[in-house]
Amino acid sequence: MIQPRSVAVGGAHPYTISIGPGLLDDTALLAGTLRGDAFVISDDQVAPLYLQRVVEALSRARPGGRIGHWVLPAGEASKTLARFGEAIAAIAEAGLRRDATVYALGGGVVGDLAGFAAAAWMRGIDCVQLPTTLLAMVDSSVGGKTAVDLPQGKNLVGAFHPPRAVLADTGALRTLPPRELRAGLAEVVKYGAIVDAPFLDWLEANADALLAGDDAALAEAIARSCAHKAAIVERDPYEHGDRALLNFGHTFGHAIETGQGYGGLNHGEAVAVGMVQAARLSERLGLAPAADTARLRALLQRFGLPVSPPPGLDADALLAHMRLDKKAQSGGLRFIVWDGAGRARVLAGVPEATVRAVLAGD
Ligand SMILES: NC(=O)c1ccc[n+]([C@@H]2O[C@H](COP(=O)([O-])OP(=O)(O)OC[C@H]3O[C@@H](n4cnc5c(N)ncnc54)[C@H](O)[C@@H]3O)[C@@H](O)[C@H]2O)c1
Ligand SMILES: O=C(O)C(=O)C[C@@H](O)[C@H](O)[C@H](O)COP(=O)(O)O
Ligand SMILES: [Zn+2]
Repeated sequence: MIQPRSVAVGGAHPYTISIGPGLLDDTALLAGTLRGDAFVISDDQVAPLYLQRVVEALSRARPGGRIGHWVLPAGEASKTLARFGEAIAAIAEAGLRRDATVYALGGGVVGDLAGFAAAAWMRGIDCVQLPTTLLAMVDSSVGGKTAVDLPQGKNLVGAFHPPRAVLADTGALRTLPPRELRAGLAEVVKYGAIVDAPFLDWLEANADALLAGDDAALAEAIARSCAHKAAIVERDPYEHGDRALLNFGHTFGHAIETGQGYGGLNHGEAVAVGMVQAARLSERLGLAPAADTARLRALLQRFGLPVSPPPGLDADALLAHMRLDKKAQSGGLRFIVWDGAGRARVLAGVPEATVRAVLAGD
C-alpha cells in the first residue's frame, strides 16, 4: 500500500499538494477546500471515468451544497479563448459567487483553462486542481500558471492564479493511456535536467518500473518533481528570475506545438524534443559537453519519447513563434540552456543564426 505524501508550497498564497491513491474520494480533504458552491470542470474523456466520484465526494463534503459541472472536448485544441468563453458562460449560468470553488478535474488542458476561468470570474475565485495525468500531477497543477493558447503561440492569454489545493490521486494513472504517461515523464526528466542530476541517475535506474506504471516508482517521481517545482515557484512565483528554468525545452517545444496547430506532438512530447534542442544549443555555444546531450537523448528515448522535430516544420515559422515566447525581451530571444546535467540557466543574446543551425540539425 502506497502511503499518501504531501508537499507544501509556501509564499503569499500557501497550499498543499497531496499525493496518493483515492484522493478523488477523500471527503475530508475535499471538505477542507470548499467554502461555498462547487463547480467541476473536466473533459469528455476524464468525466466518464471520474466526474461522478468527485461530485459524490463533494456532496458528502458539503451536504445540501450546490455542485455544478461543465465538460469540454478533450485535447490541446480545446485550450482556446472560445472554450474559455464557454466555461465562463457555464459559470455565470451556475451563478457562482465569490466563495465558490472551481475544481479542475483532468490533465493540464483542463487545469490551465479551468484555472484561468477561476482567475477571471469576479476577478478571482478559488480553484482546486485535481490532476489526472502524470504531467498535470508533476507540473501543471502546481505553481498557478493558467492560460489558453492562441494561433500565434502557446499560453499567450492567461493569469497567475495559485490553486487553493492540489489533490493528485495517483489511482487515476491506472486509466491513463501509455502515450500520456510517457508525455508526463518528459516533464519529470526536466527537473533532473535543470536542477537535480542525481534524479537523472534515479530515473535511469527506475525507467522500467515507471513505464510499467509501478505505484511506488510513480509516487516517488511525482513527489520529487513537486518538491522541485514547489521550491522554485515559492522563490519566484511570477517568473522574474529562475522560475524560467522550468521552461527548459519549451522555447523550441512550444514553437513546435504552435507550428503543428496544436494537433501534432502533445506538450510532453514537444518538450522532449525541445530539451534535446536546448542541449544541442548549449553544446553549440560551447557551454556543455556532447556527452550530456547524448545522455538526455537516451533517457528520453528509453521513455519512448521523440527526440527530433517532426518533418515539415518551417524554420522561419518556428522562429516567428519563438519571438512571441514569454521569455523573449526587446533585446531578443532568451533560452534556457545548461552547463551540463542539473545545471540550467537563462541565457540572453543567443544569435538567431545559431538557433537556425540547431533547427536545421547541424
Ligand atoms: N500551467 C503549467 O504550469 C503547465 C505545466 C505543464 C504543462 N501545461 C499545459 O498542460 C497541457 C498538457 O497537459 P496534459 O499532458 O495533461 O494533457 P491533457 O490535459 O490534454 O490530457 C491528455 C489526455 O489524457 C486524457 N486523460 C487525462 N487524465 C486521464 C486519466 N486519468 N485516464 C484516462 N485519460 C485521461 C485527457 O482526456 C486527454 O485526452 C498543455 O496545454 C500544457 O501547455 C501547463
Ligand atoms: O510553471 C512554469 O513556470 C513552467 O514553465 C512549467 C512548464 O512546464 C509549462 O509548460 C508552462 O505552462 C509554460 O509556461 P509559459 O510561461 O512558457 O507558457
Ligand atoms: Zn511544460
